[in-house]
Amino acid sequence: MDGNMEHFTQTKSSARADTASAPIKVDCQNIDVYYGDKQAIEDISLQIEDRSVTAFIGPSGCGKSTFLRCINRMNDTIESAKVTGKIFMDGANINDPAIDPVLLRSRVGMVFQKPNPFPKSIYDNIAYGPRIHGLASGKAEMDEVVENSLRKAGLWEEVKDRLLAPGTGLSGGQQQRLCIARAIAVSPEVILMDEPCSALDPIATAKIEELIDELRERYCIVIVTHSMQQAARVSQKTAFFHLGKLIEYGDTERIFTNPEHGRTQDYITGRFG
Ligand SMILES: Nc1ncnc2c1ncn2[C@@H]1O[C@H](COP(=O)(O)OP(=O)(O)OP(=O)(O)O)[C@@H](O)[C@H]1O
Repeated sequence: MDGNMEHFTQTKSSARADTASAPIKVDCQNIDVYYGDKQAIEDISLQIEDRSVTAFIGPSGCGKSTFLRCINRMNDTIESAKVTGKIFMDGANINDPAIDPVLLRSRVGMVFQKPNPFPKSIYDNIAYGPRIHGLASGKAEMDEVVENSLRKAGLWEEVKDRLLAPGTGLSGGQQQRLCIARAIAVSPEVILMDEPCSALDPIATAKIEELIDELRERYCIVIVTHSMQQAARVSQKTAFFHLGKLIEYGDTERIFTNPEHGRTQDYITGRFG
């Protein structure tokens, strides 16, 4: 095991500096993904900046979620999926067999399209991960982890008097913030969000977007979204995918005002998708 591998087996590290404008947290190189014989992702290389929001956009079926799932090796859980290429997080190849995927997923949290709280209390939804990973010793410390996570997810004030009530009893937007708090509770460095607002109304969506904007001060965030307005509002970098390929990647402002590729232009102006 080289020095970098230790990040995944023992300690967490801060991002390394890179030659790019901001430190690179996740460096994806030549990623291909197959489901059986069908290729879903073709030779994608992409560098994701730390403490920043990167949006993945593109028409349905272009491979956004598949690529997102490469970053925490969730494709490992799909039997027919095969991933090739390399993804480095802080310099360590996450696809190395020596990497523990469970530990990796605590460093790279995920929030899904549909809020999916556990059928447990609000408190236990948050405490579950820290308990498994031994991140709190004793009740007082766990109480602190729960409160801090709920505060960071902007939910504390709304739930502090009903921590023992079921998480599934919250509104959809609150449930999604609970899922974000659950991801935060194990001190991740990267948070992947797969269309986190698609099941929410505009008010709950606005709250999540505000939260994403606050969270980027501490985390590297990658969000898949079908809403171009949302990508433009919350992200600093945007990657446009089409038919399994990365067509264009760059500053969100430029992608939405002056894209280099015709297909990006066509997609953002609603000519297909
Ligand atoms: N578990 C799976 N088994 C087989 N094929 C899959 C699987 N998941 C995705 N695919 C296929 O891989 C391709 C990319 O799908 P993916 O869900 O990554 O695209 P997407 O851009 O996220 O789509 P959407 O925006 O509709 O969620 C599609 O052709 C899809 O049918």
